[in-house]
Amino acid sequence: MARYAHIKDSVALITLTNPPVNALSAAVRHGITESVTRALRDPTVKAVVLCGENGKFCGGADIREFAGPMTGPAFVPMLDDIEAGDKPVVAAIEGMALGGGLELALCCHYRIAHSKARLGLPEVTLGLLPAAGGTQRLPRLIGIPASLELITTGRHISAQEALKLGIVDQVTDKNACEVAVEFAQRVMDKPLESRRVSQQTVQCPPDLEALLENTMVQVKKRARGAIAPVACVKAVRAAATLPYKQGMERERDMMGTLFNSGQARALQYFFFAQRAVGKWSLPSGACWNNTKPKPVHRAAVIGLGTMGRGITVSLVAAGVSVVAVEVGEKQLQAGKQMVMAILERQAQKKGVAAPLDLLRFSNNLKDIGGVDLVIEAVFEDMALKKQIFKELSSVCKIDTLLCTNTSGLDIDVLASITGRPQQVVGMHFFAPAHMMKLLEVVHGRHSSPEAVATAMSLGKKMGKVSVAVGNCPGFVGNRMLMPYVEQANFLLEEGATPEQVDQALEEFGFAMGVFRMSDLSGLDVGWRVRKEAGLTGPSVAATESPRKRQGRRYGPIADLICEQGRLGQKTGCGWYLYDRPGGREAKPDPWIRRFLEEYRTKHGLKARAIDKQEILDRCLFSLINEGFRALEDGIAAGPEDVDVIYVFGYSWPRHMGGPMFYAGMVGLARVLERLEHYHQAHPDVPSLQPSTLLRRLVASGSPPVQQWRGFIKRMRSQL
Ligand SMILES: CCCCCCCC(=O)CC(=O)SCCNC(=O)CCNC(=O)[C@H](O)C(C)(C)COP(=O)(O)OP(=O)(O)OC[C@H]1O[C@@H](n2cnc3c(N)ncnc32)[C@H](O)[C@@H]1OP(=O)(O)O
Ligand SMILES: NC(=O)C1=CN([C@@H]2O[C@H](COP(=O)(O)OP(=O)(O)OC[C@H]3O[C@@H](n4cnc5c(N)ncnc54)[C@H](O)[C@@H]3O)[C@@H](O)[C@H]2O)C=CC1
Repeated sequence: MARYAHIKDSVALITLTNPPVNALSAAVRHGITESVTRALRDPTVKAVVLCGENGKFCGGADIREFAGPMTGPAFVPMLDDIEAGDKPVVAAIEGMALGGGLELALCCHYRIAHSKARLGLPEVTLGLLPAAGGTQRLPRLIGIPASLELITTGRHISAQEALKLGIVDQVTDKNACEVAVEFAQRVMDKPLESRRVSQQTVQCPPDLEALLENTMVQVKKRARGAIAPVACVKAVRAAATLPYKQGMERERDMMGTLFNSGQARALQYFFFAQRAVGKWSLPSGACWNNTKPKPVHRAAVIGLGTMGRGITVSLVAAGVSVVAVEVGEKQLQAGKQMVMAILERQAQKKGVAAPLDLLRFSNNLKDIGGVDLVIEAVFEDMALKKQIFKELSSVCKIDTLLCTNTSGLDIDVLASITGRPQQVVGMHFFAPAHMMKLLEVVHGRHSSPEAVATAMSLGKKMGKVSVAVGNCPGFVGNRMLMPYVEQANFLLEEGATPEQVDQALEEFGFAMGVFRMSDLSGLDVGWRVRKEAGLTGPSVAATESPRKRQGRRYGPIADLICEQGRLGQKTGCGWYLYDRPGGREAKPDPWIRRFLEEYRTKHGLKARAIDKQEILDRCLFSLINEGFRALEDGIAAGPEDVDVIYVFGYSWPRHMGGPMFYAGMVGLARVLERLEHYHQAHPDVPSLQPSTLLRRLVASGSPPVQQWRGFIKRMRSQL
């Protein structure tokens, strides 16, 4: 919808009205078309101002409409008519002008932005390109290099940057709409020829070809296999090399391909998934909109190792004052140095002073008495964590929230040590914690809704995407990782090499394959977990078969590698060889090849050729199967939660939507059939046995992922 008003005798004010972001739904496009026609026909109207209701210009096309048939006026002719009109149209940009919203502004003859407005063409993040002339008008307005960067990244920019680039004509701190009306009155008699962006010639840099090629290489590297960024580069090339009309045809053709692609569907699903996880709920019925978080002004972090350092940085960067506690002086100084260096680097980048006054370091747990919240990040050792939680409950004030960063230990056990189990939750960050966006907030049996709300809200304040999950070994992310890693290990036993498995996974779109990732995070992390779980180490009886544990197939290769002191990058070798301890460049290691051959011979295993499809099917489908189990158990609230965890925490390619969305895309029946096939071949691997939820979904005709929550709810209520 759009409201029309005739003001100041000669100006037509057209206001987009479609809360919350005035997206360009069919009704809004209809409203704009009608209002603009009316203004152009009315002889008393000399100029037009376009603005959005509630201080928001326009958030772009209505993404919800993409799933259905396109109705209402088409974008491109609507925008062309505005630009071609003989009366000046001024866009008054408050809040945001994104995607189709910015394209609407680009076809106006002038653009006035409020100083707090954000602008951008984020279509690429939805698997699309700006197909309402964005790829053709923006290069004409601001040149090729800046357009390429904005269109291929989808970055939102400030009004000030937009002014510098020449996207807007003026930035104001006042009401942009009022300023635009005054502006319109001043320009109403001026000629419009030079203001029609589509009529301008593109200024091409002399190194155009090199620039386009470099950008193409960069975008392919940034999102391996993603098709939208590639199309964006091609569309800008068309702007640089073809007349406007032909460029628009190229833009339209490529949009047609992208619009109907699985990648666009995946990315649009993911857009809403990210928003869905913020609307958490607990089995008790408590949820995001009926539970108030407590304010957190002062926090403590216990343990300044890999994780504690990043967590401290994130807290301080969010304006929370922190007491960081380490066990010994040497560890304290090492942690302190690292935290301060990161904070100073961050501040330098922003050109501000590092907020070091928010930081205190201590060797004494008694120094944290007054804090609102504690995050424990000591070694993954239950006995140590129990001892710390016991101390915490005696030194902290009665309402302090006690959180643990454990990767998968039982939150309820830790809660039971304290006198306040309702105030214990998991805050599971991902390494490096000051950079990774994901936070799993783990609710135990006794965690109060207020404790969950507080951790979720603190996560948001720290710039994280927080997902509420239930308590079980590994929670959601690491729980699903176990069968994935297990399959990768079995594949080595059966004849694959680490580089072969990694290559298949990296070609699929992961930033790193399972073995390269393991080398990066340290093989000892998993080794410690397996020892804690009694799968390896002195607790295993000598009579136990090395390839069997608790009646199931077990792959001991990773343990044997660790026993050789090969712990990954930090020791200069793991699954791969590095030029030095701490080296980053992974090279295939002949030692590993020999080791695998000897291992197979020792256990009477015959190596066979394993193709990429088998690697992907076994690794990905076993992970997905565990995702279904987490949904079935209520550990993950919905498929969106699983997908957001995997994209933000485990580098699952975003254009594949996340594992659960991917399962739907591949076809649930196919996932089920493959799991059944592999389970039949490996009956001693329980993680390959298809989950009940997967079976039921298939039996119900494989509903789309958006309907699974309702399905799971019904399934549970029938139990
Ligand atoms: C052949 C076909 C030819 C087609 C022609 C071309 C078509 C195009 O040109 C293509 C496009 O425009 S694609 C859309 C481009 N726009 C965007 O990507 C902006 C998306 N929105 C945002 O970034 C943030 O919501 C934003 C920054 C705007 C606001 O962030 P906040 O954090 O303040 O609020 P959110 O929680 O994100 O959002 C509030 C509610 O609004 C919903 N929403 C946001 N943008 C939407 C949009 N563009 N369409 C539909 N719904 C949208 C959002 O889902 C949320 O809803 P609830 O979760 O229900 O509250
Ligand atoms: N490294 C990773 O990728 C991730 C680790 N985690 C979890 O985070 C926790 C910490 O892991 P990392 O930082 O990797 O370990 P780390 O070994 O790098 O650091 C642990 C730190 O805790 C300190 N510490 C030990 N006892 C202490 C005590 N009584 N008081 C104060 N400090 C003490 C140690 O001196 C050490 O600096 C573990 O529970 C781990 O499972 C969670 C997510 C990812």
